[in-house]
Amino acid sequence: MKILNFMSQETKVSKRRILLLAGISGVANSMLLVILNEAATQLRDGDIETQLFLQYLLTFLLFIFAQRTSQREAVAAVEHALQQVRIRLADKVRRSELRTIEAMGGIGSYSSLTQGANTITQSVMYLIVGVESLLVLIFASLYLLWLSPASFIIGITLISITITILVLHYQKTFHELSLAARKEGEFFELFTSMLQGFKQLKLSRRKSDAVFADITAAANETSRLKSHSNIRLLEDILLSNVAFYLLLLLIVFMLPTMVTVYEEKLFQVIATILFMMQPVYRISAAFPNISKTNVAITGLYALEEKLDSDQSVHQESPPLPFTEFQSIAINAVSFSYLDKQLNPVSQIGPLHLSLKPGEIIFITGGNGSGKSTLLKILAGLYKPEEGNLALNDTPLKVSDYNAYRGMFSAVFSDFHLYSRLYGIEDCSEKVVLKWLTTMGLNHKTEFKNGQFTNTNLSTGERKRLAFIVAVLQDCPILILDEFAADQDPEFRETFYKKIIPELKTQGKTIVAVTHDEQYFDTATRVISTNV
Ligand SMILES: Nc1ncnc2c1ncn2[C@@H]1O[C@H](COP(=O)(O)OP(=O)(O)OP(=O)(O)O)[C@@H](O)[C@H]1O
Repeated sequence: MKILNFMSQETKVSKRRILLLAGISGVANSMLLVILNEAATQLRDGDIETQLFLQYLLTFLLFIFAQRTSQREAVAAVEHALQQVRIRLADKVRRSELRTIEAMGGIGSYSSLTQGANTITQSVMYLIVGVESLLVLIFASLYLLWLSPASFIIGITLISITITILVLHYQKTFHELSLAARKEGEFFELFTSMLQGFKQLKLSRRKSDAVFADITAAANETSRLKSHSNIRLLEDILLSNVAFYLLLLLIVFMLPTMVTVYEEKLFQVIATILFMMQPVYRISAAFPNISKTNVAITGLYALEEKLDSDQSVHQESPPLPFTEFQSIAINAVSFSYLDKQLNPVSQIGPLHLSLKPGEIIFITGGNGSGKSTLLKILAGLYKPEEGNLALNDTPLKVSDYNAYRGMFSAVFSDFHLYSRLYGIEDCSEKVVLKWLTTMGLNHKTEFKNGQFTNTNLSTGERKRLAFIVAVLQDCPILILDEFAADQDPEFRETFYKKIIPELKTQGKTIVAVTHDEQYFDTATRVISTNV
């Protein structure tokens, strides 16, 4: 059972102890039935013995203690296991290569982290109750054997057939549920793309209808698969009901006509069979839930396997053996992007670039000519497949990359603006205010208690704020991808004529993709990616 392996793999909690406690609770539960039946017999013959009352009380306390402890420990263990997986996956995501994360796509790829985790949390209770119920069923069956071997044979035959059919159903349900989970993932991805492309859809009814048709198809298919598997689950419960009423029919109406000694124990037999109903319900409910958990755990580990296929996830990164750079060179670097299955597509290169401290390099070139890719290779975000990236004339080793990337701060075209200054929390409010004023944002936002008070700004203003964050990081090299493209002419003038020269004076090296030819004289060199 995957859930048990999951718990032992991810936590130190003893699954044996939890299962043993669940078992004790099941045995104690069955003992209550035996004691009650005995009490009923004693009552029929006279008074109930005090000893029997005390036995009932002690067994009841043991039952409550074992059930409560096993359930509490199981819930705590599974939550701890999920916490481990969440943290480990988040860590693997941040260690992954950019191209792996880009190829894996949006949040839909990570749905196993949210939906899957919820399923696992819920089903651990079903598992514990299922184990307890199994023990109740075994002990109640043995008690039935002692009461009436004929009822036991009929009962065990019917219950075995019922459970066999349930297990066979369980295989099919497992398959359907995994298909439904995949479809639901597609639905969430389409839903996310609808929100991301909201403006385009709002402008075009036809586009909106076409996207909506895709969303509807995914929702319909998810619903079909889910309702099919849920109906199968209901059928399972119905099947166990039918089996029990058939069992009672055989034992109450037919068996007494065949077995004479049987009549005096009929009451206990009926009580035992009624007592066995609930465990069979619970076992039949546990099966589908455990199958859902198997799907969820498989999904979680599949996500982790995908991340693990990226070697960088496992690499440690010692600090670089230098404090300042004298040169950086991209030497005939070729690189390929990946598709969703993480297979290489879109070959780029060979690319060349050399960089010295204090240089201001502008990169220009046509769309798709590789400007952004070049910036990302320079910053160590994409690793060369051929050629090399050399620092101070020494090609970088794979283990150098993490420390190497630390030399860069950047404003990429798809930057994300964190309102907190993560990683530079010690930055003084005075310095931030100076930059807010320089960038014309001091009336738009403030920096208080380690965060910007307002990040709901225009596109150009948000980019200016991202620039401030990049500058405050105080790295030797600043990378800018078409930073000025969204800025007004007045600010553009200030940016190229005042801000960039000021950063140069401070010793910064700047590599910027730009098409602003009128300011090319600000650069020490302009290079083109056009071939
Ligand atoms: N994530 C990706 N997956 C696959 N191919 C990609 C990806 N990103 C870029 N490419 C391809 O790599 C090539 C270079 O892209 P890049 O973004 O570096 O060009 P660019 O010069 O910056 O373009 P633009 O001026 O349009 O921003 C293009 O042919 C593009 O199709």
